[in-house]
Amino acid sequence: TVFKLEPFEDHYDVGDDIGSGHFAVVRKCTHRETQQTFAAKFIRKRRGGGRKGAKMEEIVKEINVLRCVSHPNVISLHEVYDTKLEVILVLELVSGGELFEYISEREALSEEEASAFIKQILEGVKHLHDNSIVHLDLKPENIMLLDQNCTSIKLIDFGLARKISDREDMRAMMGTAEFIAPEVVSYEPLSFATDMWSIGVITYILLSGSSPFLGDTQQETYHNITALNFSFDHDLFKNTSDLAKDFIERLFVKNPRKRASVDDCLNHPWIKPKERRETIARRSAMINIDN
Ligand SMILES: Cc1ccnnc1
Repeated sequence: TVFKLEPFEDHYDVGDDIGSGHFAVVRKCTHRETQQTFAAKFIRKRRGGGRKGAKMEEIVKEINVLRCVSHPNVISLHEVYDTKLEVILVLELVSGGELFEYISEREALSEEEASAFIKQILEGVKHLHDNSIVHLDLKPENIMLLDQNCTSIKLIDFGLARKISDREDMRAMMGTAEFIAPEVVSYEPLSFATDMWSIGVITYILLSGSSPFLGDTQQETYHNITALNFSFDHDLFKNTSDLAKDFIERLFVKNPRKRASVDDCLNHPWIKPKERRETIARRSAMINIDN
């Protein structure tokens, strides 16, 4: 990983804040020579034995994840600057605001709009999973619209994302198979299914404007999650199709092995492209000609 060491300000003009994350602030910036605009994520380094700032190994992990991915629904990394106090990720700029804000401005979205957003999230997550990467922090704040007047989205924050070591590492960690207890074999600390649960929560929120497991305290929320304590409140879901509810129910499954995968979701009828009426009409017209 080649990090640029010269001062960031020698090449970029720094603009307004456009977001902030863990130990990080994101500012719009312009490359002076090319006038190209980017989002610069300034991540404070942990100095000495302090607790503030991110550990270099975490920063490098986020960078390595970003360098492995290239997909229209995933933010791209342009270059990295390494300075004494911080690491600066120069990222592709998206300026349509968070999906979170987009939802808040509306009570809830139409099913077509929600399905179109979820399809893009699934496409981006499929690219991550196909590259053995789990995001682990999928939420409306980490999903941004390309620009105000379009509904293209990008996943933006990979602070918690990580490459899932392949099965071999897991097996090595487990010791000799024949003596392993079932709970150790099925223990999946990290798995792609973790992201799929989050997509279920995001879908529920897009369709209803309310959060399925949220309690008054964090402890109550955790209880609701482990007890699968959710319902399709009649008022909030009276206009929601059974297909949409089935899509969500396939994700709110306790056993991660039984939970729908990203491919299962992309093939679910609520997401699959609805065959356009004219295609059906054209096909039947062809059949009539043949007969
Ligand atoms: C907040 C943000 C992050 C990455 N790209 N554009 C905006």
